[in-house]
Amino acid sequence: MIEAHGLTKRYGDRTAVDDLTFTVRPGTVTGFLGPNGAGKSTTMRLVLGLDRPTGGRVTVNGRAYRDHPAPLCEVGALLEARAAHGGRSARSHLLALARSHGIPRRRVAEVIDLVGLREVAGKRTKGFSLGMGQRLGIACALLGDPGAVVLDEPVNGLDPEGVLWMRNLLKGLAAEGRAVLVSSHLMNEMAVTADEVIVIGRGRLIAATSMHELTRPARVRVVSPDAARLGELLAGPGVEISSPRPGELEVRGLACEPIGRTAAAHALTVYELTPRAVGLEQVFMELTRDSVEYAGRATSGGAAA
Ligand SMILES: Nc1ncnc2c1ncn2[C@@H]1O[C@H](COP(=O)(O)OP(=O)(O)OP(=O)(O)O)[C@@H](O)[C@H]1O
Repeated sequence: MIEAHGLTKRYGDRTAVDDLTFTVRPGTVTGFLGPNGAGKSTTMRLVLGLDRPTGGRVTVNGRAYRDHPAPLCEVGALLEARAAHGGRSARSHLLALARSHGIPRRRVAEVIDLVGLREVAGKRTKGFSLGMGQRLGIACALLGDPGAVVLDEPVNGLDPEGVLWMRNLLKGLAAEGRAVLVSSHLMNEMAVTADEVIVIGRGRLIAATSMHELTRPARVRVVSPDAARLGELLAGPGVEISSPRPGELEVRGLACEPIGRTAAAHALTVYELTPRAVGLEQVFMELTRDSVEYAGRATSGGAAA
């Protein structure tokens, strides 16, 4: 479990992380999202004791990182690829790391197998592709069999097979009961990987909720020859109804069930009742609209002729 309370980090007059409070629970993949410069990497460095907070605190399994006698066994991290010395083999890099942390040798073989590097474990890492480097980074993160894992943009630059592998790995780590915190700018990937979502902008918390809650259907499309009458019956407090075309309604504020029940109660014919989920990308853009550092202009639709 990772818990942050009022976590704040200032660099001079720049506040990189601003009063963040969140929890990353065991058994979940928590996506850590925010525009460039939002403070994700800084937050992760604070979790890992690589930087000291200016205010607030963050704990892993109840203690600050530096208060754990064997932190590698509490939280594993992948902050940047190619952290290994290029002249060393993957195996010797892992063995050195294991030795310096009192981790048994057999765990090295285990993590090499886990990340699929067995065939190249004796090769120097400087010849590794980006994907192999990421796998080695993951092996290092998992060496101490930690209960929490922190990964900063692990999918960046991976080929489709590597992306799929990473997705299944993260889900597998959570299924084993680990707390997994993962940052990414790839919304489609996060949508299918993360159970929980933390969104930050300019260092501040914007949302902390489940993926399901964040992207749950916000509107229902109704196609009916009795659309106008149905619209009148559905109208009420908290319900927004528009009619993009005759015979069609867009309903916000009601789920499919009450719409279907109302139609049935008044013997109105319905051809289609479709919940329209909002994509994570769209939700993210709306949530962070005021938090982006460098906003470009739209390439279509808004340009003056
Ligand atoms: N060591 C530092 N000294 C000064 N400012 C810093 C330092 N580290 C980060 N910052 C600033 O803090 C803010 C947050 O940066 P951070 O790298 O944590 O954002 P991020 O969300 O990880 O961004 P990205 O998605 O681009 O990786 C940025 O404005 C950055 O310039």
